[in-house]
Amino acid sequence: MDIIFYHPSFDNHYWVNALSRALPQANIRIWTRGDNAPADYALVWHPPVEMLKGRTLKGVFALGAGVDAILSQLKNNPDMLGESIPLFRLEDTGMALQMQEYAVSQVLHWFRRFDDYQTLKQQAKWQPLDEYEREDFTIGILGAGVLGAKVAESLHAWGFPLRCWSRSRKSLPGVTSFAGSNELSDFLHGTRVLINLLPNTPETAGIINHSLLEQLADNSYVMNLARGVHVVESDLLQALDSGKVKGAMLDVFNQEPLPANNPLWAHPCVAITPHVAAVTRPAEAIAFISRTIGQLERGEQVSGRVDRQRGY
Ligand SMILES: NC(=O)C1=CN([C@@H]2O[C@H](COP(=O)(O)OP(=O)(O)OC[C@H]3O[C@@H](n4cnc5c(N)ncnc54)[C@H](O)[C@@H]3O)[C@@H](O)[C@H]2O)C=CC1
Ligand SMILES: O=C(O)C(=O)CO
Repeated sequence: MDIIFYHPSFDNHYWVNALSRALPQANIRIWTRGDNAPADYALVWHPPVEMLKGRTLKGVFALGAGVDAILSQLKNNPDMLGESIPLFRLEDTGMALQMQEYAVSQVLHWFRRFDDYQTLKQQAKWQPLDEYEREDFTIGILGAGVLGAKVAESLHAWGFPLRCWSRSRKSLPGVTSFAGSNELSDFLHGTRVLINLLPNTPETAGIINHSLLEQLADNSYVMNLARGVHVVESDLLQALDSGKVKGAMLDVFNQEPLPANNPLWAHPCVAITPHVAAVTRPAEAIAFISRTIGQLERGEQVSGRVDRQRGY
């Protein structure tokens, strides 16, 4: 079995060595331009079109959870990957725990008013503030898939009222489930902390806009852990300036790296991380990929296949 590997920023040699240990029966090579030799599988992130074009592969694995970049490349180059070639993505592989750490720490930061205490500290003011009540701190999670469901589970342990919004109704302990565009307004009404974990699709792009933000509870908080394209940045800035939204924690942006002149950098109510909410963990990702390849080779059911029409 032949496997080609391409990632623009990972240590490709490290990955190929680790993959070779996990799949001793496979010949795994780093793909470089001009390599047209046959391959059964391709493991990729932001691949050049020529890497995949014209190949008859048994499967392509995206080395991350989101497949928006590869699907948008496919839209512009429809012959990059034959319709019948399955595309897979990483499901969890250590990302859920990282999302849980990120979401829980930031929710507690807001709930315990550490943002306000930081402001008071800058004024050298010793001033105990009123506590927030849990029942006024409803957390709404946009997207209740692999990562959203796990984030809900970790916040449930802290006793917050929880709700989620997804395409179909979910059954998650302690979480009120809202489904479909007809129920989005009900989901937003009373939501104090909005956490975004949707995939980037034509239906979800720009979803966090003026109209959505207006429907949140007053003094709400927004955490974007999914993709920058979900947020209309000018609408978020306006909601922050008006006080409707009290704080935002943003990991992803329309343009990455976020340009130095973007007003989000300077806004006192915005916290920023550089797209690190959950990174691909090699050991877990390699275990998932090698297990899935084994299942495919044996003709078994696999999980993680992307529905190209649906867009995630
Ligand atoms: N910031 C970061 O470091 C990372 C960001 N991500 C982002 O997180 C996203 C989510 O990942 P997973 O949970 O693994 O995806 P998933 O596919 O398991 O879950 C997606 C959820 O969104 C819902 N959804 C999709 N379209 C919808 C629509 N039109 N209306 C309502 N609900 C809709 C689905 O029903 C599902 O509940 C990824 O697509 C990726 O963009 C993933 C990993 C790291
Ligand atoms: O896996 C993904 O989709 C990511 O965004 C990794 O940072």
